[in-house]
Amino acid sequence: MQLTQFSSWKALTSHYQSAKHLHIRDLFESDPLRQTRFSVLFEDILFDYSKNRISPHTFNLLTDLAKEVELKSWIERMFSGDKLNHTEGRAVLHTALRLPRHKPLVVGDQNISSLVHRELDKMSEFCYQVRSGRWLGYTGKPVTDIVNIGIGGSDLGPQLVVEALKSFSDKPLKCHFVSNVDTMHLLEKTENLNLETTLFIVASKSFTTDETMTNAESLREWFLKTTGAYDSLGKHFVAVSSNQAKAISFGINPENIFNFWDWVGGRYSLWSSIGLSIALTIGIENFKEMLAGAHAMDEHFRTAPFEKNIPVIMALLGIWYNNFFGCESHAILPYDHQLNLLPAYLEQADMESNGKSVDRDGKQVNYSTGGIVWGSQGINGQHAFYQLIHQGTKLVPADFISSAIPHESINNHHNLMLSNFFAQTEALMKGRTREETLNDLRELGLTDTEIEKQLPHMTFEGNKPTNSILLKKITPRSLGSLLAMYEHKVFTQGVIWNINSFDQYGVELGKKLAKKILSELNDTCLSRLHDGSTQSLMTYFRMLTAQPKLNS
Ligand SMILES: O=P(O)(O)OC[C@H]1O[C@](O)(CO)[C@@H](O)[C@@H]1O
Repeated sequence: MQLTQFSSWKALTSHYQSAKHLHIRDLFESDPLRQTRFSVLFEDILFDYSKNRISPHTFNLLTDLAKEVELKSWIERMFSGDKLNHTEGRAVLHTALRLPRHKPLVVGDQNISSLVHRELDKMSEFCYQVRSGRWLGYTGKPVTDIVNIGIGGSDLGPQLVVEALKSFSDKPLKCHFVSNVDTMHLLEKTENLNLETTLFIVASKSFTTDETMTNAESLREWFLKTTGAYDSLGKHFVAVSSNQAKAISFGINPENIFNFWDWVGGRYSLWSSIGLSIALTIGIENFKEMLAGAHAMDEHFRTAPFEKNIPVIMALLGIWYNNFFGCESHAILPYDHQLNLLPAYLEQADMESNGKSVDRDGKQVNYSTGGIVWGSQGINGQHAFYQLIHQGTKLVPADFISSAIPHESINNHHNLMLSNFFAQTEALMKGRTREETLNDLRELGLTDTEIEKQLPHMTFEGNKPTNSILLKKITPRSLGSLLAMYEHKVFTQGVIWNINSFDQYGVELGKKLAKKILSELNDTCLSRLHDGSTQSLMTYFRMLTAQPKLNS
């Protein structure tokens, strides 16, 4: 049955006709308990979703939908290792990466948990060697710099976490991330490195991704040419991959290949050995704390009733705006410099997962699926794109995220930041009525004619939905919980939309074509197999880059 045929979906469709006229301001006025009703405290993370365009009745209908699609059983199937990624024939078990050692998970005849902990132990020993200064480079010096070479899930998650938690590092190890194949990026990230003390991690699940392999090969060439240390490559290059054979043929010592499994999707892999750069930077104990925070969120997701289940609620609200209000996008607005990379990370987590237009049976869906996730630091956004959220014609639901206790704060900086977080969500919700605007303008001493002219420009409709997510502090544990919370939101939406959130065939076509075009760009004659635009771009490119003839 298509989603639109479910009785809860039909009930939501008809409820929307009246609910779209509700104003959140009125809902607050009529219900003094609204904030308590519509908020959940998980450990010390407050998730407040009271500033949304929902009544208690809307909320009930939304949770009915979760029940009707049998979300509970899908959650169980994911956690127990069913092959939910049916197009690739794989289980979806990133949650197993966060299991404590004492909790077994048997899938088939394998205890997944012991596999995970064996690899974690290997990471642990390696971290100890590097962080204690016992791991020595080709001239006998300890490591000072780590370079993670990876892209997509092999870059965004580790980079986000290293940035967010670097104040937890007790060692002067610096971590750099090379992802873009653009030479400028590579040079910028490597210009001040001392090769004697640099450790490169080639992070690629497949070990075939062009950008990563090209960067890794160039860095290996640079290393060997500069140092001549052909026998010491293994001291400076390690790998994280599920493709052992490819990593070995690159020249990595098999002992220094950190493994993970096909049941860990790239965009869900920061919890696996793909997180090696994280563990090296903040220490394995902090890395394990992050896993513990994610595991706590896993348990919450698995056991909390839908009415108190944060990822489920986030997902349902997203569906409400996406499928009923027709919202195209969702903004992620961290008020915390440490979470600078969260929007970029969630773009991949969400859009690569739920950007699908056929359902699990391969049928074209007749409803909207994954939305456009975007955002940046809220405080900067206020001076850039918030205008559109406040007064534009698009409805943009947003998540505001911050922590109460900063790692560093000079004078009143953090309170200023937080006051803006709170003020913006209030302003977006309340807006400014005609009467309020009139009063404000009168106070400015304007004439009646001037006031009439200004009124429509300065009146704010409000009624803009936001979720507020307030952490006590950004710690390995709370960050682990936060990221797992978003992963489960994405999963829940995928279940409701009846799509496979765990493959990504959409990115393959471009990759394949790029390979073909690259060989043509390197070749002397161009094929004529492309469309007119692509053909002319390639011709113009070749003209611009052609070497001038010696006699011209
Ligand atoms: O880790 P790999 O295999 O290099 O892949 C990197 C990224 O490329 C993708 O396959 C998409 O191109 C992502 O899903 C993945 O995170």
